[in-house]
Amino acid sequence: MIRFDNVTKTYLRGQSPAVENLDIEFARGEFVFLVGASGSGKSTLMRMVLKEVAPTRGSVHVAGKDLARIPSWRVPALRRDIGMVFQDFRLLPSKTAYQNIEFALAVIGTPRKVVRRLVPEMLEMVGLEDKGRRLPHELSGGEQQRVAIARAYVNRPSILLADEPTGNLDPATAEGILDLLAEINERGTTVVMATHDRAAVNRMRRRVVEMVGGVVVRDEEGGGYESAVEDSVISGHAEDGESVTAAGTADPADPTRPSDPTPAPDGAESADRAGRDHVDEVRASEDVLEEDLIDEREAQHLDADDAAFAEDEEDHR
Ligand SMILES: Nc1ncnc2c1ncn2[C@@H]1O[C@H](COP(=O)(O)OP(=O)(O)OP(=O)(O)O)[C@@H](O)[C@H]1O
Repeated sequence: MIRFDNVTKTYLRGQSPAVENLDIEFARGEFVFLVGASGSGKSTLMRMVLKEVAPTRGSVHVAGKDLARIPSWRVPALRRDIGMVFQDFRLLPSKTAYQNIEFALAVIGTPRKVVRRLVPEMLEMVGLEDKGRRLPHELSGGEQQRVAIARAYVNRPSILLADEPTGNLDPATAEGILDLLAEINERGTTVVMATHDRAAVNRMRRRVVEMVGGVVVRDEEGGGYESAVEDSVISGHAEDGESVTAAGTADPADPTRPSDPTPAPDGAESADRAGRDHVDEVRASEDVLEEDLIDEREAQHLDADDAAFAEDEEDHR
């Protein structure tokens, strides 16, 4: 489903790679946890799957397609088949829960009748059937994340990427979100979830891929959050004494940010970047909405491989 062949990503010349010599495959239907300290390359890996970031070396295949060979005009179709969930939910603030989910269908030109059936179905699946009219700020964090998951899943993507989806939630709420992701996985979607949520990983016992400085140091079926591997930062092995960088050399400054001259406090930098990305994303998605709504042809052409939607249309005839 997703394959990285010897992938290295270096953002800036002279900087250490964010991801280095990555050789890994995630099979269809798998549930994979990506763990590792802040800056270890988890988001970079996921952004490469979305073709938001291009590898500096090596190739990424998604659903059998080499992403380097997908022309830019086909990228929206690629992303249509990949749901994305973020730590900060990223709902459109002026749209209700219902409209946020509807939006994901509208941008691909789904017929109105199908939208009217699917959105309530999704709201029910995430347990919010009575809260469709609420704006995001009228929902709790856990409820907002449920809407975000409904929006990510409503197109029945083959892949769901979740970047710290429980990061802003209390433990009980986080458990509910995780159960929802597990249900989506049981329905056949491949789920890749980057997380610092120890309880989630330990409860689920799924495949765990641990990264340190852009390198995979552990790939374990049914693994827990802590690991026995020597390079592990999250389990504390590299914290006292010598730290380990991507290249396996000591970097006492910060093992997870070997190239950063002045590393930001954990999370601050990525939160800042996430904020900027979010603004860009909202702008981009609003542009897409306009384009796609104007382009009525889209409404006639649900993706050939989107069998679920084709069936839905049949139901309505
Ligand atoms: N757009 C960018 N430009 C330059 N460097 C970047 C960019 N994005 C990420 N990096 C660097 O790449 C490395 C890996 O970052 P990445 O965001 O992939 O880590 P992460 O494991 O997802 O971290 P977190 O858990 O904080 O989200 C870090 O050193 C980071 O500073």
